[in-house]
Amino acid sequence: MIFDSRLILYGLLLSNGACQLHIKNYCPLGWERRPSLFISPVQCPLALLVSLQFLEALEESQSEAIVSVIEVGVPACCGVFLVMLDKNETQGDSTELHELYCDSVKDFTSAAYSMATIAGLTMAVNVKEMLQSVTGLRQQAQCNNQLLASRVSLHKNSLETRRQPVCSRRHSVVMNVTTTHSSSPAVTQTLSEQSNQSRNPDLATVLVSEKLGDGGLDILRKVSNVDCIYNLTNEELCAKISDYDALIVRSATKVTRKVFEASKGKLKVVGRAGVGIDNVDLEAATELGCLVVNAPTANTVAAAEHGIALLTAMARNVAPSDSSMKSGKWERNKYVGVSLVDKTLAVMGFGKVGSEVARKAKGLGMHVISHDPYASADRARAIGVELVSFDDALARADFISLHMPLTPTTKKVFNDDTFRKCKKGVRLVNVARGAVIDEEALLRALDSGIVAQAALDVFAVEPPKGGDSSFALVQHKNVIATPHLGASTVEAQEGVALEIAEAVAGALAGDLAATAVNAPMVPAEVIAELTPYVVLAEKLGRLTVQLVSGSAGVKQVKVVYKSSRDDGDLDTRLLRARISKGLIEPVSDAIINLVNADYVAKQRGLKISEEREPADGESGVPLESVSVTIQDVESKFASARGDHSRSITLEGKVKDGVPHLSKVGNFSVDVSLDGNVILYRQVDQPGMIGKVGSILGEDNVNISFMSVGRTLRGQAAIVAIGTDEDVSDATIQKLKELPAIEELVFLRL
Ligand SMILES: NC(=O)C1=CN([C@@H]2O[C@H](COP(=O)(O)OP(=O)(O)OC[C@H]3O[C@@H](n4cnc5c(N)ncnc54)[C@H](O)[C@@H]3O)[C@@H](O)[C@H]2O)C=CC1
Ligand SMILES: O=C(O)C(=O)COP(=O)(O)O
Repeated sequence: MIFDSRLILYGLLLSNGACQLHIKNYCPLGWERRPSLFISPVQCPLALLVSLQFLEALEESQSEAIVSVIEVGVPACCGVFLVMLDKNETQGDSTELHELYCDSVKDFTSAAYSMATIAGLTMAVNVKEMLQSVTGLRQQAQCNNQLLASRVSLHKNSLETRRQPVCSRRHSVVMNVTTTHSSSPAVTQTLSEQSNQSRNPDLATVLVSEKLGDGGLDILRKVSNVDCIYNLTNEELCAKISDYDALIVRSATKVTRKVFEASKGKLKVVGRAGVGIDNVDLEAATELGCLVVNAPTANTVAAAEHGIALLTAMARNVAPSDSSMKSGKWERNKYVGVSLVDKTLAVMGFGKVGSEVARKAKGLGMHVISHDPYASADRARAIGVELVSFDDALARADFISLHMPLTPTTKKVFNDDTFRKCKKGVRLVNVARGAVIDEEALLRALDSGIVAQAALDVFAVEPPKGGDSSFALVQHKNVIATPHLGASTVEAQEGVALEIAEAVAGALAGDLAATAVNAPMVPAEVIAELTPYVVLAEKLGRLTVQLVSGSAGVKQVKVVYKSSRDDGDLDTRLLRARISKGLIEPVSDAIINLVNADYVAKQRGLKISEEREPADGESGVPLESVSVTIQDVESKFASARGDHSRSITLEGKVKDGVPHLSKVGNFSVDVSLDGNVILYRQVDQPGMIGKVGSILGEDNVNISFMSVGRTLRGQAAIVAIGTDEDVSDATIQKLKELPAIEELVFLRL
């Protein structure tokens, strides 16, 4: 073996199976993969010995050239290890080297997975930690790869690792590898019940209903109690869901309205570990205030690669000729294929997957056109793709590849009519969603020869059942089929798991997820800046609605934001949502959040209009004051009337980060909003404060704040008193009976 240049070696040893070593080393032409070494089972003990000696030799060399040695031992079953050497850091480009290390970690992981499968084990390798170990070390070489550099910040120990002797280093980077025997539903059930017993009651609970990569589970386990329970029927899911704050699904779990209703408000977030959210009832989620997040980017490449795999396999009859050979035949004439080069491919849906497929198809020499009503012409031009109308795409395509989401508009968009507009003998690939095709129509088109071949990864009914159109398609001689494998690569599933786990963990911690599907996305810095104001907004809503009397109902609310900021610099969605929450929650059993605030307000016929009032000068704060006016209602506290007799107005401000009530009707007050509030109007005369204070004292009520606002000396004054405790009805009555008090209300926050 050559040790005088950079070398990456990774391998897997099985005590009862083969041993495979992969080596890559740097040569003048760049990085080169050397032939893998296979060591037969009988030689395995020897291989183990050799490898261990190899590791020992590395340790003894104490060479700073060794980037890292990652060794994983699984008792009595198998061992996997990854060794990376870097003898000459000046050779080659550090970004390229960095990428190569990461590729090696990924290759190593797939090797480990496949070997583990041979040994009948399910193996979880913490790829993220490995990548971090590698990326952390690479940072020293001032790697400028943005993506990987950003991951470095997650890793705390790798730089220390390098300074330690290799011997201890080797142990300090031992990976978390766990083995479990392939889990039947019963096994998972038992595991989950065990985990239920050791739940931390202070943490949120997360139900993972389909297989999720271990990196994602690790993230979730740090912040929540995680139960992995697979293959639940919809009834079983409904029966369990009220125990969970979050649910993580892939495409098989149907998160229906029944599921949301059965959660009885407990479910706060649904994480879709993938792109398509057609299996989640978004309308029900929004109505019931449940956030839905997805993982929109991590499986793009996998889905595009699968699209290309199906395209080429279909054109060259790979699947049927393989079956034919397996049945002992040799049918060269039967499986003559068609060429791709110079053919026209119509990519329907030019989003992330579609544009990746287009890029790859151009590499195969195809002429690519695309139809997507929302795609940017510039982006298409940059890839060399012509954007065309739907009919034009159908008329010109030799191959059609589907990449649009399933929505009410795209459902069965490929039907008898559309197939009639296609060139006879067109070939169709679908890695989007089965239901964008009318499957009965496709069967007819295949039988008539309009569609020569179809390659399908997705079906209207998954898995297809005997008797349905999906099943008939799978059986058709001109169809090749895969069981929804588009996103199913080791790499994509690890990526998706990390992406969704971070989004769900963030949402559970109260962050607004960047990948929210049914809520406005508000940047983190905006949320941080507005936090005290959203608290104020909710409290103002809560107080104002308690002043309404009569049964007319609250229908019209006007909110005025006084701010020196331009319209574009003040995002009021959070504030409006919290005002709705404050207005609606005290008078109903609804639970309101950013997801459903506008929806619930609309359902209840509550119209919130927003106005801006310029504030003087450049105060630097986003808002000087917020006022909430309920219009067209009677008030139980006449002094809170605004400019119109049938309206109630309260205004608030944030002072030193704390929400304050600053105006009641036209009276200025100043009371911190951190407890309950007594508001009363009195004749402006001496001695009143003492009387009110002693009545509250008799009831053990502590006054936290007090403020008197009057229009003119000697005229009526409004007093606002903040109280830590609830105040009994009897005490309120005693206060009302004081002769100088003209009206009084007690408001709970
Ligand atoms: N088979 C599998 O395992 C996988 C399937 N998918 C499917 O692929 C779909 C696309 O994924 P991405 O590219 O990541 O989503 P994306 O949102 O980036 O792209 C979808 C594109 O479709 C376009 N579109 C919407 N309506 C259209 C219409 N009527 N006609 C033509 N184009 C239309 C949109 O403008 C958008 O550009 C997903 O919705 C999902 O259903 C995605 C990943 C894996
Ligand atoms: O991400 C998508 O839209 C997919 O279709 C992938 O589905 P899966 O997560 O593999 O069930």
